[in-house]
Amino acid sequence: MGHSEKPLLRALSGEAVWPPPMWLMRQAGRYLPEFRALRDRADFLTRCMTPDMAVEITLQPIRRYAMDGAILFSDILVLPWAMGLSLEFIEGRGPVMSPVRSAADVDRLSPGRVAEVTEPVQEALRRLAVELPSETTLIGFAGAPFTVACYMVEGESAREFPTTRSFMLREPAVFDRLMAILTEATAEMLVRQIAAGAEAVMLFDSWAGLLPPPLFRRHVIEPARQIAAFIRARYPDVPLIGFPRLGGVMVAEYAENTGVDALALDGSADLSVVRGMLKTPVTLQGNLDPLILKEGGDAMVKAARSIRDSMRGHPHVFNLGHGVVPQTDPEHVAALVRAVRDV
Ligand SMILES: Cc1c2[nH]c(c1CCC(=O)O)Cc1[nH]c(c(CCC(=O)O)c1C)Cc1[nH]c(c(CCC(=O)O)c1C)Cc1[nH]c(c(C)c1CCC(=O)O)C2
Repeated sequence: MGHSEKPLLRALSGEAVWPPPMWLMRQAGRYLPEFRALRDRADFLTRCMTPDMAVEITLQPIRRYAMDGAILFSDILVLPWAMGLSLEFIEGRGPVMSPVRSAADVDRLSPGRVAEVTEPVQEALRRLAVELPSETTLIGFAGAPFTVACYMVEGESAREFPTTRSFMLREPAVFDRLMAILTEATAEMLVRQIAAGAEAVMLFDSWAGLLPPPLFRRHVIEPARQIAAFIRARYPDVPLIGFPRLGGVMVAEYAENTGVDALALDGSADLSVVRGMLKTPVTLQGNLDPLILKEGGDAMVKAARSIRDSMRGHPHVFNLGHGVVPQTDPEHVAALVRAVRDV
């Protein structure tokens, strides 16, 4: 299939495709028995940095469900790790990093090493570009600077990231410097992923919703605008999906002012309402609640169809509002795929 005929790429370039193309955040993950089997063989970072494993894990949900998009198996924290921060994924606790909390800590980062250290990621993309079915779109991604900074300053997962937000308010110059380093490194990393074969890229700003409007503009919209411009200057035809999670009414400003091609929405957003708020049309991606998928059944089919049907005639990519939860029955995902594709 030619590049421009892939359903997901058509939808991301603004076409209303029916039924909508679909893929799921965290579609490769612990809910799949074939993923858990590989998981016992190596730690998380090893799986990300070994092309054979990253390719295999990326392909697992494609084989099972023929999703329209294959998102590279990796993690948003590979970038700060590649800059020299220690990173460990601890069962039950999530990622743990050596925290960045001073100008000296920021100066110690090595953005110059990222290209070389992440070479296995590019290798995995090059292999996937060859191995994927011709109708499947290969998706690269990165964490947005604010969300990555949250993990770097906090040093671990948190619900409210209190240390990060205090640091941002108390040491704005140091925080800005960290954000500038991350913005540049993220843009360059996404361009490398595209050069290696990614046909669309997504920017995950999972914690965007923590910021009040002036800081949302400064630390969410502005970096995304710079990253989008950097990519567009080099690859004008590669779509960028922005995900300012829990951004509330600010998502309209995000869509208008960043230049992203598609806006991914979390489960709290009503797609029709957001569509009505937008002056420049962008493709909307989302947004079934992952817990509705976990429970499955008729209620899930109804909720998925309601989202799908509300976007009929408009550019839409069906997805969840956040990642598949590990307790999800793989059969529920199969039922979701049928619900979205049966017309
Ligand atoms: C905040 C964030 C992270 N990582 C990511 C985000 C943004 C999206 C979101 O908000 O969820 C993004 C991410 N993480 C992963 C992918 C791969 C592609 C995919 O299938 O979506 C993607 C796109 C794999 C992963 N990243 C992680 C796993 C689980 C590790 C394992 O089970 O071995 C996977 C499959 C680990 C991870 N990585 C991260 C956390 C907080 C955790 C621990 C929590 C958890 O386990 O779900 C950071």
